Amino acid sequence: MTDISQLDVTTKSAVLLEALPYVQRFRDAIFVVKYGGAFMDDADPKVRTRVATDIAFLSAVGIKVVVVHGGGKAITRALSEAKVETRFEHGLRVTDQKSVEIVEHTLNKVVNLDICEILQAKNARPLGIHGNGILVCDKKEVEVDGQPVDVGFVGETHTVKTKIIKKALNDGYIPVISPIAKDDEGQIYNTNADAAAGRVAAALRARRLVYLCDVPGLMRDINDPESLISTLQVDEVAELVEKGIISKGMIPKTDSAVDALKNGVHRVHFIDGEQPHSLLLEIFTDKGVGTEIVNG
Ligand SMILES: Nc1ncnc2c1ncn2[C@@H]1O[C@H](COP(=O)(O)OP(=O)(O)O)[C@@H](O)[C@H]1O
Ligand SMILES: CC(=O)N[C@@H](CCC(=O)OP(=O)(O)O)C(=O)O
Repeated sequence: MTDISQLDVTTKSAVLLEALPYVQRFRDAIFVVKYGGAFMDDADPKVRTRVATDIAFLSAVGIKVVVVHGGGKAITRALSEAKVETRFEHGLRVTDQKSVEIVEHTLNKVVNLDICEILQAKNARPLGIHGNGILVCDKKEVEVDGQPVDVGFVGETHTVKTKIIKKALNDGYIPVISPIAKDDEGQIYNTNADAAAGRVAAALRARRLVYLCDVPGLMRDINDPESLISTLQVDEVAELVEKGIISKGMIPKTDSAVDALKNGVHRVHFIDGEQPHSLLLEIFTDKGVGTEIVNG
């Protein structure tokens, strides 16, 4: 990292001033940040701390930040320790009754607390919310090659109870939500964290939905960071999927992004969670660092 004391005062003031219109524009705006995925588990604690610092910064300048976290790798580790086999269909973890108990424990009692602690250490005010208290789902129907596949207790959120989230935001907290949902009968379901973040953002009509990824953003060639797509129209996404340019783990993210944009979210960003302070750079600078998908 650059030593700030080495920068001349003109540069320092220019950096602060570039942020001014964004700080003014985003005061009281709702931002949903999907915190997690592969980078959160692999990365050394410094990466997680940096992301937490950025979230604390957004909150301190008056942005209403909501965090939806993942934890896929932590779940895989917990299942393996419990000697429970696990597999994915169509990017979703096939989740039986025994697995769903371990998934719930890992997300609600381990990962959620961990993220709250990191935010607290940065003097932010997190409020851990178990997703099953606010996300209402149906069992997810999945087809692979035209054939129905039973993925077990995997839910598709249809309703987000926003009252608790809005109250927390108005009281100055950062809601930190785990991707666990409940159906109308009270059964607990595992749910994809990217999809949960999209649904929460749509329900809140968020100004921004930010996905932290393990890549610089959407790229035309995933092996070439130079091919980063800076801005994309929502209608252009389907063609990139059809051509195979967007593939694998990026598909649920872009699906959720398109769904969120069509349901009231203003803009969606994909940024590299490991790039130092990518969140601040994307939000508070003119050029940004990742990919933004805009609504026409
Ligand atoms: N066009 C694309 N641009 C960037 N990444 C892509 C693209 N298509 C597929 N990917 C893949 O999607 C991955 C991100 O999805 P995934 O690994 O599921 O994320 P998470 O970090 O949430 O677990 C990237 O690491 C990359 O390999
Ligand atoms: C149904 C389903 O697949 N749920 C995910 C929930 C966690 C998640 O999505 O975490 P990441 O964002 O870290 O991948 C899982 O069990 O892994």
